[in-house]
Amino acid sequence: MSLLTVENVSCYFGSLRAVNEVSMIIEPGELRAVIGPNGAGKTTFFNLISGFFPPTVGRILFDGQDITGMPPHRRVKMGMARTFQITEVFPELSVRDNLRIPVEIEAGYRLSPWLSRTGKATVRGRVDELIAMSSLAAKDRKLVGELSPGDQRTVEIAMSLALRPRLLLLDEPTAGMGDQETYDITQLIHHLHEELALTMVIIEHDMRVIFRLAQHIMVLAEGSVLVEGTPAEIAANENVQAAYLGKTK
Ligand SMILES: Nc1ncnc2c1ncn2[C@@H]1O[C@H](COP(=O)(O)OP(=O)(O)OP(=O)(O)O)[C@@H](O)[C@H]1O
Repeated sequence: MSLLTVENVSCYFGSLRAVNEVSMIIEPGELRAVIGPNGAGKTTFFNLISGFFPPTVGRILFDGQDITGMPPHRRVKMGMARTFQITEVFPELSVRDNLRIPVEIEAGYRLSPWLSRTGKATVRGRVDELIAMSSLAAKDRKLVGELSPGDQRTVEIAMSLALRPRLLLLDEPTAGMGDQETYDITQLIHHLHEELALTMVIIEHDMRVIFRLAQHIMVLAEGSVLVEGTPAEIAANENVQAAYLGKTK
């Protein structure tokens, strides 16, 4: 059974069709990219999947269950996590403390007034695991606000992993990054996909990132699917070149 099925969803803002009859099926373990020029509807499409807006028309199934009208926090509980174009971390807290928050939430400890010694050890162990997984060991005591944008993004991704997602939605994970940071984030995503078989959908502008990571790409333009295919098919498609590739770096 597919993990995510998006059936013919549309989202209208007044007369604007931000997303227009888009369908997508994601199998477990897949890494799918969504690309398209500015204003193509990519973020709106993510907002529909993660429940920030309901679709005007259409249906969304997660693990076979209809989640079309389900609020975001319940989707998170079902195993859907998301990162944003603008990194969402707590800059005044250390890397460890940023990670501890979702770890405690996932373990159900967040509402407890105090944690037992075993509980503390469990949380510490999971935080250690996430730090190792995302190669943050050398920076784990630093305040997140003092880290580079790439490291802050890494912390954000590690925070979403703390929730043990079955589907991770990444909205432009390398936005605003330099070359080295873009490479590092790409390697991290590649590693998560290969080692953990984590299912991901990724919106990305940087074609180097897309071509390194995705086996299958969906191109949106003006809210509709322009074309779908392998990186080689997308690179060779004249409509894509006209609508998108010609306009990017
Ligand atoms: N809440 C909203 N209310 C009204 N219009 C919106 C809203 N959100 C998005 N739009 C419009 O919907 C269209 C699609 O926007 P969206 O942000 O989804 O595109 P995008 O492909 O993610 O663009 P970018 O690459 O610039 O992030 C745009 O014309 C945008 O102005």
